[in-house]
Amino acid sequence: MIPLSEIREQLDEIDSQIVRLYEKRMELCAEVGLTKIASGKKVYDKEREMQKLATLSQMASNEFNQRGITELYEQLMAMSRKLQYQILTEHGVIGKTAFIGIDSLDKKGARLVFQGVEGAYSQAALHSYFGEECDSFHVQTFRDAMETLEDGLADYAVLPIENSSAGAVSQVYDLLVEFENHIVGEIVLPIRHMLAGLPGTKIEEIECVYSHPQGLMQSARFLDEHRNWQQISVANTAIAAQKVLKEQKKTQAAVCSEYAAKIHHLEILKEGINDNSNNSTRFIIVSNQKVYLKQAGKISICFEIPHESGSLYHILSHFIYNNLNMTKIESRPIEGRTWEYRFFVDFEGNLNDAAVKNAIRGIREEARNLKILGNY
Ligand SMILES: C=C(O[C@@H]1C=C(C(=O)O)C=C[C@H]1O)C(=O)O
Repeated sequence: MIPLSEIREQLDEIDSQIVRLYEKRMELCAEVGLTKIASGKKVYDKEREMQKLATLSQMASNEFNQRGITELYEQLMAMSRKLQYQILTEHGVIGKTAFIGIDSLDKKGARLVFQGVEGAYSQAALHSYFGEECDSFHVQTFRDAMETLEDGLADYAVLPIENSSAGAVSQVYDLLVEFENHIVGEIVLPIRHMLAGLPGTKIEEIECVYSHPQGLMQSARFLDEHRNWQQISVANTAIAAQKVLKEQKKTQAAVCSEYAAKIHHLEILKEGINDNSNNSTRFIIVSNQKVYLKQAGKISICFEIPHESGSLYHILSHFIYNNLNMTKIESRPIEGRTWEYRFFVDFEGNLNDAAVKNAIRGIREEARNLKILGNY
């Protein structure tokens, strides 16, 4: 048997050859990058990579090594592409981002829209971001808010995007893809739900409770104690309060904010019914302008990937390689394509950073339909 130290010596020799060859390969790839700048050809050539993987893996003598060679070359070629993206960025080849950097949001005289009615949590978020004296109006649905923006009837919309206990507001995610509106800010609001009914209502009388699905979800534990109550979703927590007032039935109650209960003349039957005492919702400020704040530190993007093993891993490698800190990932089914998903990723950075430009360039080439939702 060959002693371990001797085998290791041989391995060290092979590895130093591999390193030298790797560097030689990367030098050539850098040359390829320069030719691509001149020709305008894309960095990622999937067909060429597939051919290489097939040829090289066939050169290996058994199935185990064929798999190894495939994995190794997938990585090598991914590194080669990353180097080329860097070279493109260094040579000032500008990607398709086309966002305009601004120093601050133009809040003065802005027309603001939120979904729901007076007393909606979105209105509270809007007030805390733009101040109480702002010029705001409300629409019925999240889609209406997006359309209002797109039509130029409002400058900014304030929409909930995720809650600390119930998770993503999936409809808003989908609308960010559908509309050409962009996130320019965010604000987190503590959310405390009340059970509210007509004055004089006794909890025992209640048969039916209205709220936004998120309000019902966030109060699930309390509502579970009253299984005989029918839970009905409406478009907004404040709309629920308005409905209870309008229908004048003591068998009905709403899960809404203290303010919504007050302005719709309801009595608070039970305070703080949310499961989590730190319940909070993150709201986004959406604009119809493709702008970003020059000091912005967070980017939201979305992209689609083929339904293939390893495809998400390869896309996420662009964050790791460029040293970017990912703060959130969500997925949503793609309409009409069963079991295919669109991913939403938030990460730290500014569109002006070279690392961000490199990562975005790579993801744009290697995923489908990359959309930058905003830098804020
Ligand atoms: C180097 C190239 O760019 C990319 C990287 C490849 C590689 O490392 O072999 C192959 C194809 C391209 O996706 C090239 O186009 O040849």
